[in-house]
Amino acid sequence: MAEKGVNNPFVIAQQQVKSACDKLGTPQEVYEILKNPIRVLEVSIPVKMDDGSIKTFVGYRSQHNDAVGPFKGGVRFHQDVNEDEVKALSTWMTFKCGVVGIPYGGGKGGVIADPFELSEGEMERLARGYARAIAPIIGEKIDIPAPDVGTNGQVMAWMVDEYEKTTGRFEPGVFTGKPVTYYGSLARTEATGFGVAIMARYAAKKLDLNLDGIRVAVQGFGNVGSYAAMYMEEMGAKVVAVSDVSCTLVNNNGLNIKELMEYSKGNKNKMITGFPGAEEEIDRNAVIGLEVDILMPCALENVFTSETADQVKAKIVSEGANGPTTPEGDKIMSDKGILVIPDILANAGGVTVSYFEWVQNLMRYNWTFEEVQEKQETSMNKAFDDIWALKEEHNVDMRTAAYMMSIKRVADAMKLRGWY
Ligand SMILES: NC(=O)C1=CN([C@@H]2O[C@H](COP(=O)(O)OP(=O)(O)OC[C@H]3O[C@@H](n4cnc5c(N)ncnc54)[C@H](O)[C@@H]3O)[C@@H](O)[C@H]2O)C=CC1
Ligand SMILES: O=C(O)CCC(=O)C(=O)O
Repeated sequence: MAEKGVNNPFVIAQQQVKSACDKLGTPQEVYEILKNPIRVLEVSIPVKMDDGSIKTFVGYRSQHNDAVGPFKGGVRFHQDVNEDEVKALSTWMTFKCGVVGIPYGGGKGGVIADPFELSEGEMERLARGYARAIAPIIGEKIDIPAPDVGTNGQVMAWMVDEYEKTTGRFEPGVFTGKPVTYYGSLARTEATGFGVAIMARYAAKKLDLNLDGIRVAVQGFGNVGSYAAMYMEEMGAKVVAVSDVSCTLVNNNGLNIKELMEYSKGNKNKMITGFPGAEEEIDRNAVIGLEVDILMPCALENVFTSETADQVKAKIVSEGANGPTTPEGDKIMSDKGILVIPDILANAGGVTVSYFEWVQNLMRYNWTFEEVQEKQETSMNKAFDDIWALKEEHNVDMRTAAYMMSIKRVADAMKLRGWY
């Protein structure tokens, strides 16, 4: 997560967009507009800490493009957040929404803060402070934030409350990923991990791999990783390794994921270390080189780089995290014949169900869990098929095909609006 220089995620995002624009042969104005976010707001958030002192936190909201619809994307609370990371994440959101064809542009927010260092009260005051600070540039039809690393439904609920108090308007759809009992949607919590799993299943079918007993490893055991692992287990796969910041857990007979979810919930800082159902605990970084069929990076950026991608032995990589693979990492894995399902497709389930939550909020109506998952699956399978067809037609990898499909949608909207 270097801010400048090697593996700067924003430079990588720009390279990805540029290379797909070149393949598509778009007019040069398209990349000229898409290479930078439309707006980046930096805010300073004073928070009263439990000891009575005031600490100021720095936050960002990057609004990349809204040609297709309101800006959309999560808010990350993490100690390594920086402006370039938020700009990259907002760029990826524009094209993720384009991949699944939902009427949104891309945005993303972040606050430089370690949530595990904050008490619940401090977390609430920080969340409210951030919502107040970005209130002038967000809104139910303008920019709709959601959870990302270090934030969750409770944080969204505080932010909605603060936004409504600040603006004096009732707008529950201004944030998504809310708790089900407070204008949230059924199946949103599970959505990103579910999507990562069903995309892996779809890819396995393409490669004629049977999921029964297939070996899976998952990096990261937060919202995305835990549900990705749970659904893979439900589909008959054996999740033989799971990692988080603390370690990698290995069990060659398959970890019991529901038990691990229960264990980590009750453990200090939600960590997996010490889980009694593992055969061994190894270094957290070892997860990427294990002998598995499917590997699911569900933590942070820059996991598969020029230095590490060669370790991967999996046949399929389903990217739950945003930006886990650098362009050099892509080249190495492609040369090895590994099928990489790119982040902007594999993890698009989160924003897809956020869209369904927003629609339900606007309609003041609720769909069932099954209805939501069925709609999500239909939408993601179609996106997979469309990208696969484009990949075959142009002889490119899935990431390039996904960007080509999405850039075309955004470029068409910009053209019709007269932006170029
Ligand atoms: N929450 C969502 O709906 C969506 C999240 N994403 C992406 O998925 C990724 C994970 O997000 P969440 O699960 O929401 O975050 P989270 O905060 O719930 O969990 C993050 C997990 O990653 C682990 N982790 C952090 N550094 C690690 C390292 N070096 N090695 C191994 N594990 C490490 C943490 O211990 C934790 O288990 C991020 O890249 C996020 O942007 C993408 C789409 C939607
Ligand atoms: O649910 C959303 O609106 C966005 C989730 C997100 O931040 C992401 O897909 O990276």
